Amino acid sequence: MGLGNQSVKKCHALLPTAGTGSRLGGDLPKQFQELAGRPMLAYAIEAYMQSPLIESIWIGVSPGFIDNPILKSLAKGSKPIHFLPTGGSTRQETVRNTLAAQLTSGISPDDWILVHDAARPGITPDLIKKLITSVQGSDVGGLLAVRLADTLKRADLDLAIAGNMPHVEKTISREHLWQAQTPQMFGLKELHDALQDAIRLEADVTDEASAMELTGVKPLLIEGATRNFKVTHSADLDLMQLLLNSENR
Ligand SMILES: Nc1ccn([C@@H]2O[C@H](COP(=O)(O)OP(=O)(O)OP(=O)(O)O)[C@@H](O)[C@H]2O)c(=O)n1
Ligand SMILES: C[C@](O)(CO)[C@H](O)COP(=O)(O)O
Repeated sequence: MGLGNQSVKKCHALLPTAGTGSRLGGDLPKQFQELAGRPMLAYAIEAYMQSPLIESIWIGVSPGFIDNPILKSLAKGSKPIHFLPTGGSTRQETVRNTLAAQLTSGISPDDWILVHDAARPGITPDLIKKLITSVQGSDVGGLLAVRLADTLKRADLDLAIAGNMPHVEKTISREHLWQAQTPQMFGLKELHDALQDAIRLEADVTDEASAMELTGVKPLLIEGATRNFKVTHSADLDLMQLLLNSENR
């Protein structure tokens, strides 16, 4: 039988962009702050715009930010880009709300969605292509991740509590341990339903893969890259600035 009648699943990017960036601080949420001369969000948008396998780009922003002129300045490129007021009070709510909007917009519920943090400006078209080509033949989805290189220690105290001086409680084997990055790539309807359930059950899900894991799926781990780190603290911002300036991006 030929392949002619089989429908090809398309790929779309979804960027949750409704965080406040409280750990970084500043006048604007971090994804809109200037980084090497452009708003941080511009770098991820550009990488997806330059990815031939990506059909469209969907950005979930806080309702209060939807009319901000920064968004207009980022709405450039050769493929459809949609800014939606779908931001929620957690990352998972922002993603779930944006997936719900995609489902009602006419996108096929079987299409692939690549969820990518606006706070990971080091993503590149090559990494996006690597994830898509590795995952699209599977029926489980997958994510970029990096293997842990350092020795891991579990502390006996929480450093976040002022004055704490933690001791090593235990050294943990790093064998089989990976750090999750984004993009994380799953089927639109499957991911929407998994997140919906996780939110309803108040499950501790901090990424899309963990919501899918709760449904019994074992997502593929695809080797990402150190450069795709998440800008969380001011030291991350300084490092990312150096990297992007060195590339003249
Ligand atoms: N309610 C939220 C919270 C986070 N995010 C997005 O999720 C990504 C990863 O989250 P993180 O780095 O934790 O961002 P913030 O929540 O903004 O950071 P912080 O925890 O320091 O406030 C970011 O692109 C952020 O904008 C979101 O869309 N909606
Ligand atoms: C999705 C993520 O970037 C994978 O590492 C991460 O879990 C986001 O966590 P945060 O608590 O929202 O920073």
